[in-house]
Amino acid sequence: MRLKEDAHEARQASVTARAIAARLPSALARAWRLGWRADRRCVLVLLAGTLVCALLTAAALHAIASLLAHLLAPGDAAGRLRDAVPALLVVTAATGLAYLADAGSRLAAARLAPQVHREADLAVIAASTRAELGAYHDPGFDKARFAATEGAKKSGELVGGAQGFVSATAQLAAATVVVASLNALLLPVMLLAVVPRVWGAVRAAQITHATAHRNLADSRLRGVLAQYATDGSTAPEVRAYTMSGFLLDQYRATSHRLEREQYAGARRGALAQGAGDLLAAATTAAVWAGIVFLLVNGDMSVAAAATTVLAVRTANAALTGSVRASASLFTTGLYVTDWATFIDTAPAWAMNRGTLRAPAAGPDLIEARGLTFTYPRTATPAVDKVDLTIGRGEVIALVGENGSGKSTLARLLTGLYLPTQGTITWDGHPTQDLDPNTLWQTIALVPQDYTRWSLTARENVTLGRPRPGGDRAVHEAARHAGADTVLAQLPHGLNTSLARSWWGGHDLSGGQWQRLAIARGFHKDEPTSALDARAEHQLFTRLRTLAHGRAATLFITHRLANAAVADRVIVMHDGRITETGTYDELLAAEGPFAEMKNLQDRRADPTDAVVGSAS
Ligand SMILES: Nc1ncnc2c1ncn2[C@@H]1O[C@H](COP(=O)(O)OP(=O)(O)OP(=O)(O)O)[C@@H](O)[C@H]1O
Repeated sequence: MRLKEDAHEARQASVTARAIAARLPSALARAWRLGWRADRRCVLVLLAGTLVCALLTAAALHAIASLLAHLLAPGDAAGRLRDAVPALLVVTAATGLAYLADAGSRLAAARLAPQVHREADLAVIAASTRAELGAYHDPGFDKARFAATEGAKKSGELVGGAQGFVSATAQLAAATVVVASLNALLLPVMLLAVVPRVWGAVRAAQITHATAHRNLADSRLRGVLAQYATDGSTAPEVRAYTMSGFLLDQYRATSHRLEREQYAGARRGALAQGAGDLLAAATTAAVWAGIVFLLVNGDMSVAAAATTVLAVRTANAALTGSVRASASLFTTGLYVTDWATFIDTAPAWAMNRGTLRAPAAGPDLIEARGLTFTYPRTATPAVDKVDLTIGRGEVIALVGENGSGKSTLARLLTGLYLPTQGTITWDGHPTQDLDPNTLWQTIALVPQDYTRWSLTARENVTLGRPRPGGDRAVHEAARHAGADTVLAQLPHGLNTSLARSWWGGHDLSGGQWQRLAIARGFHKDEPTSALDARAEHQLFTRLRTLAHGRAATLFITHRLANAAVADRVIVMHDGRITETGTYDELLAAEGPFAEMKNLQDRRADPTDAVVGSAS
């Protein structure tokens, strides 16, 4: 089994070093802004600590030069030692304080990193919640969001990387100044060592990132296989279909492929890094040779030579640190660039709707004209030129075979999707022009694939929007949905956590979860619900009474007998309305609805039961 690498990943993997380097400053600037927004004091402490540390390093090196000059000067030993004491004190104080300043800036970076991660994550969450629901059907959006979430995780590391880079570079600058003041000739050769090392490290980082991107599909597949094999939700099927052997084999095969690719990437990276280091070693050797040459020719004193050796060593250590930090910054920057790309492009998927307030009590009239909706990257419309008028208080049953467009139509009528063609209006206003928040406040939705929120029972009904009646309203909604018996058996009542896989969480059966999901619909003031197709007949009867005098109620049902409680039944086929009328009218017409109903009466609903057989 192998998932095909898609165009997005292939594009990411083939990004050139130059293109990435060009985007890096803007990613860094963004991280800086995130840090500034998260904790200014920390940013200032980090910068101040780093700069002070660099200045103190330079001061210590200068003091070492003076110390050596005093110690190596002609004269008696006691006098030379006495003269050297002030420089010695400066060296000790500067070195100690430099360590303190460095520790301070590291601490600030450690404090800032999680805050930057939080801000980056919040930016992704905010951009996602601002997106049109339709964006979730665009694979481009989902991929970009996934990459951005990974990038947000790395954004914290960017702070540590940036701190290390600035610190090492500042120390390098300090050592460079000292070397330049002792002998300017050594400077260009010493700086030459930077180039091959940086090239090697950056090339290695690019190879690692490209390898990771190329193998994204396999990495995901491996994760999914492990989850299938171990997750509680798949455990019954894994056992019943004796799938564990198959899953383990697939896991091993995918892992072997991944490991081979990763090793090949690591080998190429190590070669690039090694080549860079080798060149750097050659230039460093040239520096040592230069010092010896100057010393032998008498162009440099022993004290100056000794200080130069120290400065070059300090510069080399700083250089190594700086190269390592820039390589890690580069790698992290690649991921943070994915984050920045999503934040930049997310507005294209954002909701672009009007500000007109939707009627607080829901619309009196919903009208669809030529209503069409085509999912991204699909050829045929899911809802095709539908004309429909729904009045206040009407109860509508949407029926039709799987994939006929019922859910899509319900989402269009409730303003969750906007039409790709045609119009849908609420009291004459296109849903596009209505403020989405005021619009959705008037609808209640019980989708077929409702969420089992890992929250308390109360929050599972209120979804964070308690009604003035408080818990009374929750119990009332539960009673209407037939979920009162579910609540009654919970060990801590409404406070019971339904986070089933967490400690102290309480699990419910599928049917009990369904009732809670329906209670959510009743908990909202004006239920215009797209109700789950397999809810109980009793529930539909209650729905009928509740819907009276309120905004329209729309429910999707596969059990056609439930449609009897509706004022009107709408039959869909291939995105179009093929039949409409009251339940009795449709049965009498002996058309497709009557045919489906007869078929259903003759056989049990296959989705209703799981039958076990033993032989
Ligand atoms: N995210 C999507 N991307 C592409 N096509 C989709 C997507 N969701 C649904 N479709 C397609 O749109 C059509 C209508 O789907 P819809 O979910 O509205 O049908 P439905 O009548 O509610 O089906 P069911 O009774 O099985 O729930 C189907 O052909 C389906 O394959």
